[in-house]
Amino acid sequence: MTMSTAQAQRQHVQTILNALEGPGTDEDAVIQRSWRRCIDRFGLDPAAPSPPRYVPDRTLREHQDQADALLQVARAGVEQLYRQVRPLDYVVLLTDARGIAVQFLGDRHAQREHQRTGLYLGADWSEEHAGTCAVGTCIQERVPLTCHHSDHFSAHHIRLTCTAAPVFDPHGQLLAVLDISAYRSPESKASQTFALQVVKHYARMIEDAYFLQRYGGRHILCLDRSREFVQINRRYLLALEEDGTLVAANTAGRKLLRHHELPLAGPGEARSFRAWNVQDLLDAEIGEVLDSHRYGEDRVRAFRTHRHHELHFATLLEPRRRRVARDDAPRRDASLAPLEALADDDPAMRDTLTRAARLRNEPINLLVVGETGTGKERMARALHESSRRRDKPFVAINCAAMPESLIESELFGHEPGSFTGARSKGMKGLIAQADGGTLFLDEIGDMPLQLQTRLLRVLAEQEVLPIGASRPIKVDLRVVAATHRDLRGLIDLGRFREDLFYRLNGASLRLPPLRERADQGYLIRRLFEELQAERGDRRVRLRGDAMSALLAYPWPGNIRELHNALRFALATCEGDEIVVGDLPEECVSGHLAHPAARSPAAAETGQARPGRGEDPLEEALRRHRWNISAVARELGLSRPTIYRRMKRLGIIPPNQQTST
Ligand SMILES: Nc1ncnc2c1ncn2[C@@H]1O[C@H](COP(=O)(O)OP(=O)(O)OP(=O)(O)O)[C@@H](O)[C@H]1O
Repeated sequence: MTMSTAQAQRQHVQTILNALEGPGTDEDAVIQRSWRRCIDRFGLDPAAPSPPRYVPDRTLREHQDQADALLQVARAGVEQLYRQVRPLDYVVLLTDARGIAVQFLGDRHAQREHQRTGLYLGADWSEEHAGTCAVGTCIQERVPLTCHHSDHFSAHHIRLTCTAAPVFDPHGQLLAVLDISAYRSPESKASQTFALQVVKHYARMIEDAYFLQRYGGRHILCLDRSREFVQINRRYLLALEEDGTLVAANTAGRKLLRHHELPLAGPGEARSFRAWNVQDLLDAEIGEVLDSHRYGEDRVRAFRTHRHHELHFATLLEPRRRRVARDDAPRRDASLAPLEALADDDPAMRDTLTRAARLRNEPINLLVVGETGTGKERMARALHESSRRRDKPFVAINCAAMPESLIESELFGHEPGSFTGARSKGMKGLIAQADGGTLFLDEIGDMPLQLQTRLLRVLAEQEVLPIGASRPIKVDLRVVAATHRDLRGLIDLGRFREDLFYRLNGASLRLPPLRERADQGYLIRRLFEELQAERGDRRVRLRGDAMSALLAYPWPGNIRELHNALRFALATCEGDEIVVGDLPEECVSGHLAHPAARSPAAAETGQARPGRGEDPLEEALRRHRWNISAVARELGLSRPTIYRRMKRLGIIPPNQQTST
């Protein structure tokens, strides 16, 4: 017969008391020390009920703010770890050095259970409150450990298995704790051996990513005992000044220094690094260490250590140069700025932009292809603004949006009184208006066949014949056409003229979907700045958790959808920062889908926080007299999104409120 939970808990309390009274058992020394601390220092009682403690909303935000730099760097690692352990029903927590969970990844369908057990955002896992547990005990002992079932001090937690590893900053101060936890696991603690290795591995990766980010401006010497692995493993990292003075080291690097009798002061170790030079460690001249030209063809160089004559292999990461143009750098062509602003460092965009820069003044028409919302019109404008035509008009026409009956006269213009309904004065068509400049034809695949024929003539002859006119007008045009359709497919179906296709496609420029772009962070920051400038208010900040959620979303609607999401968040956020909970729900994908800055109770019931002022969404609704479509249009969102958000914020239209 299996033991009931109550029996198990009673037995657990007895075990702890026996262990602490007796001469010591074969229990884990780390766990035993922790049990003793729980009783002697923190005055905890193993039998007392100890539900998880959550810090209030505001406090959680403060903790997240302080951990912001780390959260940004750790994001990819934490998510990768979660993907690895999710099939085994683990959740991932990242806590700060005080034990407050500042990031959480878990199955959102089990949210209630997560919250009940304390495996959730905002939970306080310090030993002082939670008793012996992986995070709290890791903070006290500064070592990776598993706290399995009845290792936990509190009987409340004995179903859990938790494994945690510390993340240290480059001076050896504890920065954070990485933890994976599960409710269901085999009885034996040995079942978690592999979990411990995985968590240690990711904690080290996060720590090293943080190190490289923080000391990217210095020389970083990477050492390893293996020549083959030094580039991959980068086990020991040392940040150095130009003269070889040691500035910082990762955890393994600090161990290496101690091992070579270059001691560092105390657990904090701050500033003591500078007492040492890399020459105290390696038997080499500074020039040999810091001049990468002296490294081998494989970019590796072997050194012996002074003290123990150990052979180490080194690679050198040179300081990141600042992006400002240096005097000796070749002068950049300022007219390229509009194109360059479209992307940061994305390989596909780099190719497209190099091509665009080369073609911007060529006398050929261009076809811009890409999914909807990828910025095709933006690209066309940037081409225009970086070309010699920039002082002439840029005329944009959406071939899909214009009614077929109007498109002909809009494009070609007409003579006075040339057809019923025509303006008596006549009208200059859009094509003629673009004379000397750029004509942008969006959704070219939607242009009716008959107009395609006329457009072809315009392009071939470089002249336009207004409706009802007898003589054509000469035009000097550069046409940039855009489409998200497969024009060749349309040609096969007989819906697009092949000769027009060749006329338009002097060269094509492909825009990658947003989800594939490596410069998403840049785009988010840039759009955000543009929107703030538009609003004339630059106070609002985009917090790290919101940024992480935006980076994790696949953006089926591409940059347009991102633009709308940011606009929505800016219009509806409370206070002067945007957090995950301010983003439209559909953008907050999978495991990140919880309003980060809310107390779990409020998040659970979906209720608005008491005591807040009127929500900006509510304000917009009032302004539009509860016309959902109008509000949706203003905020650039779908109606279902507005309804969902109203529901979440507990906003009820007046006609649906029941009077009490
Ligand atoms: N590189 C960029 N930087 C900043 N904003 C951009 C960029 N590219 C596009 N945008 C913004 O994204 C939105 C969509 O861009 P755009 O209209 O150019 O896309 P599109 O591909 O032409 O869309 P569609 O296929 O629907 O016509 C616009 O609000 C635009 O301002």
